[in-house]
Amino acid sequence: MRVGIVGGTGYGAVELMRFLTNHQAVDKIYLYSQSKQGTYISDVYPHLASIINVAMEELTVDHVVKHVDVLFFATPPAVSYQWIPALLETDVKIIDLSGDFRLDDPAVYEAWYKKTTASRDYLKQAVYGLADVYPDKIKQAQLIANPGCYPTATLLGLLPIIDKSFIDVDSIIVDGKTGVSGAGRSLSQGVHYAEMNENMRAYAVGSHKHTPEIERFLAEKTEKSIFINFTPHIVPMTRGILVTMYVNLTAAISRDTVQTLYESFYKERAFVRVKENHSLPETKHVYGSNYCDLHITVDQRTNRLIIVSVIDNLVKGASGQAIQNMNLLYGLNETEGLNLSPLYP
Ligand SMILES: NC(=O)C1=CN([C@@H]2O[C@H](COP(=O)(O)OP(=O)(O)OC[C@H]3O[C@@H](n4cnc5c(N)ncnc54)[C@H](OP(=O)(O)O)[C@@H]3O)[C@@H](O)[C@H]2O)C=CC1
Ligand SMILES: CC(=O)N[C@@H](CCC(=O)OP(=O)(O)O)C(=O)O
Repeated sequence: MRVGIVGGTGYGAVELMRFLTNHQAVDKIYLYSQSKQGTYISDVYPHLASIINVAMEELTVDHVVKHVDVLFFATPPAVSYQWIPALLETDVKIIDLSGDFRLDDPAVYEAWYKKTTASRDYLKQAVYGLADVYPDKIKQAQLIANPGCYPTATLLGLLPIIDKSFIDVDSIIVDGKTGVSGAGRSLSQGVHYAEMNENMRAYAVGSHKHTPEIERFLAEKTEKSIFINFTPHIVPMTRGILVTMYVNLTAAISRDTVQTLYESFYKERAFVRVKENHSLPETKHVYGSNYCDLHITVDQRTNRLIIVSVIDNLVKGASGQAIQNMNLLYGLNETEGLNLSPLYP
């Protein structure tokens, strides 16, 4: 299989390379770059010397059609939507790590991203790539909208129970924390060392662009509008996302019942681990891997369900899930190339 990656100098791209250079079905990797055409990737990322010896090129549809079977966009918002309509006219399969095709209404995208995306006609051609929930739809797709990092951790935590009668869907509070690599490689004042070291902060309170993405897929499963409070926080570490979700219960239910429900929902999913009560998830338990660890608490005192979900933002939250989706697209074992155990310590 011949793979292309757009946005070659970014964190999502280099994480794709980490896995794809170990993927049995991948014969060739092409790298497309806006800023470093002609430069060898190992000159930008010296750790890749002797691992991938590829010079970055200019992205053109002709080059992709001639050389690539599956193309990953690891670019910021409002880039892929400019290219994907033309690519949909070809046989190339596309996996977009950006948010451009995750929503089904361009007006909603513009309201939350403050940017432009494709028209509805194109948006509806995308399949949402939450690999551990929609594997069958993904297998048939040409264009996959890879989920955002927070939505991945949140939806894996909520989708097993969102349509159950014991849940008050109007009470959902999602509290997320992310490492700094979630902001990408480009520097900005809020994320450099002196600003982040010994510090943490909430951001985009009441306005984070992942809110409508989470609400869209919760609503799709319950067939009613759902509004959540989602508050992200950035913390002084490189990788990791920890999301804690609070949901009011409308009926008494035991932890064992809910645990069994989650275990059954994910019983075929190699990368989702539903933890025992004594084993609270930590981001180091999934560091550098494609796992999502989930934990359930039923708080009888407040009559609330409390769900903790951890992922590596660059792996299950981006490039690992993107490769899991590629595996599904090509009928491969979905764990192919992703079987690295978490990095510990
Ligand atoms: N970081 C994370 O944890 C996650 C990121 N994502 C999403 O994945 C995508 C990539 O993120 P990430 O790798 O972290 O970001 P980075 O900023 O690290 O990399 C993005 C790359 O895109 C290219 N690029 C930047 N601006 C433009 C432009 N105007 N036109 C074309 N290419 C451009 C650059 O590469 P070059 O100059 O080489 O082309 C840049 O290095 C983003 O949409 C992000 O929101 C999703 C989930 C998690
Ligand atoms: C620390 C930080 O800035 N994190 C980013 C995560 C962005 C991301 O994951 O991008 P997608 O929208 O493509 O999913 C944020 O909160 O916007």
